[in-house]
Amino acid sequence: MEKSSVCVIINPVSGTESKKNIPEEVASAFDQTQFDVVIRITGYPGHATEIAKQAVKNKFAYVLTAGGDGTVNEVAKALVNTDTVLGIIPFGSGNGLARDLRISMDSEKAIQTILDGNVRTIDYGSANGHIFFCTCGVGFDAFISDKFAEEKKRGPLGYVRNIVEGVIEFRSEEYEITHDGGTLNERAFLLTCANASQYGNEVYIAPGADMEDGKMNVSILKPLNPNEIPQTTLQLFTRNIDKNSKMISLLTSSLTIKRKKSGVLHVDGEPVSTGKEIEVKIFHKGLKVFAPKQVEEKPPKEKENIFTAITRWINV
Ligand SMILES: Nc1ncnc2c1ncn2[C@@H]1O[C@H](COP(=O)(O)OP(=O)(O)OP(=O)(O)O)[C@@H](O)[C@H]1O
Repeated sequence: MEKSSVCVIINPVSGTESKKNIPEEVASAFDQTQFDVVIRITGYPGHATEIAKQAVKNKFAYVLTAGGDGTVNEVAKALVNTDTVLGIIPFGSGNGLARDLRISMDSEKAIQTILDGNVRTIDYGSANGHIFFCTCGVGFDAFISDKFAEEKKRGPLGYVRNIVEGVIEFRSEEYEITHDGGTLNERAFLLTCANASQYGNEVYIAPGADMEDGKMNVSILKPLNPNEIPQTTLQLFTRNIDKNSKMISLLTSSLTIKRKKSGVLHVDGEPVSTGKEIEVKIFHKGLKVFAPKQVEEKPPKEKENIFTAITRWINV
């Protein structure tokens, strides 16, 4: 029988954990009589896309990533609408797609999920041609992604520092938003288009999002008063943000955002500069990815102790 080829793409700068054992862990997990395993280390931003495109061209069966959402995005966009299956070994700061797919943060268990062979075919989105799998958006989250991109040290503490500084610096903007059901004009703190329900780190901006429904959940959070920040933060962690009185939630297959000036847009947490008008679309079931079988979600907790939520997040 012909062997299947597996390409493992490792981003050496993502997250904070060492990836030095990954080549050995993957090589020993795959039966060498059935699989040819090739290990590649990325050397610069965008390199993962080049490697993944080449792997698709060479008919690799699987492309595995050891990195965060930025690396997953770079790899997965080369795999959409092909037969090559993505495997995720989470090594990022947020790991939003892996968490939403219920992939373990433990590399050994994540590799086991790949070996178990359950494949899900999920939707993906495009914002002015930039492909995303988790979320894209404008406003505060895009502003933070731009600040975080400058950060030398990755990891959750860098995010926290940027968020605290960002709340003081950030100014909300007005948007004209056209969705499947009409048009609205809103000044918003943030406007997020969600294929997956979270940004990463179990921060849920669209708790009801389903990666296989052919639609995006749009979360428009109106500007907040300072006294509303603690409650809103807690609702993000406890999957209750859709109950916030400043939140407008939409479900749509396409969206046009118009704003007064061009600026930053984030795509899976990576900032890109774009124009005044942003076209966002969802493509149904375009990416094959290894993930555990879906289990029914527990309903969001109405009340979760803030201390529990914060300690859970610090320990993620
Ligand atoms: N050798 C490299 N040197 C510098 N940057 C790189 C290199 N290889 C990849 N990159 C870039 O590193 C960036 C960060 O990677 P990634 O998003 O995977 O990690 P993260 O930001 O820590 O995790 P997450 O996105 O889950 O929060 C990506 O934008 C990618 O393009």
